[in-house]
Amino acid sequence: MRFHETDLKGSYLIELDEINDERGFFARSFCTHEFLIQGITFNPVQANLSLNKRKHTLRGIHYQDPPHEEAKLVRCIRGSIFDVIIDLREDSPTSGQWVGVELTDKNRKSIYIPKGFAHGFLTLEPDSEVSYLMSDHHVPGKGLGIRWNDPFYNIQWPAEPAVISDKDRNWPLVS
Ligand SMILES: Cc1cn([C@H]2C[C@H](O)[C@@H](COP(=O)(O)OP(=O)(O)O[C@H]3O[C@H](C)C(=O)[C@H](O)[C@H]3O)O2)c(=O)[nH]c1=O
Repeated sequence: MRFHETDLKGSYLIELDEINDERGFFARSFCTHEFLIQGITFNPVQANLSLNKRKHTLRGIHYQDPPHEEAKLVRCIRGSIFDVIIDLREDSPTSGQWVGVELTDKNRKSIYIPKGFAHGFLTLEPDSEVSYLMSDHHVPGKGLGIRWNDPFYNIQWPAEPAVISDKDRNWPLVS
């Protein structure tokens, strides 16, 4: 695994070290030890999957306040997504800033999102599937959200959402 810290300290874009042979390749997609070497303690307890049937489906932008914050490792295992993280850590020099990365089933990149961040994505093709490793068990009713087009964050999405849940469409704007 090759870790590349993003401009938002503590978040990493991760590339696979593919071991190729005539059959194809083998690669380690996650390892607590390799994370520890990067200084990251990440011991996932839950894995999630979302299927997004239509192109330009937007999910998010979600976060949870303490004590229900979640760290997550996100990967697109089919299709492609524009994945966005926002630094919500009040003591961070990049608080309020966002980063967007393309995760696809071809680049096989993943993004590690530490606690204190919001996360959302826009699919770039139909039938895109997203796989998550989560640091904590889901606690219903504790999800909070940021509206995808809130001018406060001014996220530059590649397209408008064609599909978005009513919940995600109506998150409050930062006043
Ligand atoms: C997140 C979650 C949801 N659910 C149930 C709750 C609903 O009945 C159903 C769909 O939930 P929701 O509409 O919140 O799913 P997403 O919009 O994909 O939420 C995710 O989208 C953004 C991009 C994320 O980063 C989070 O992982 C997560 O918030 O699954 C569960 O049972 N367990 C879970 O961990």
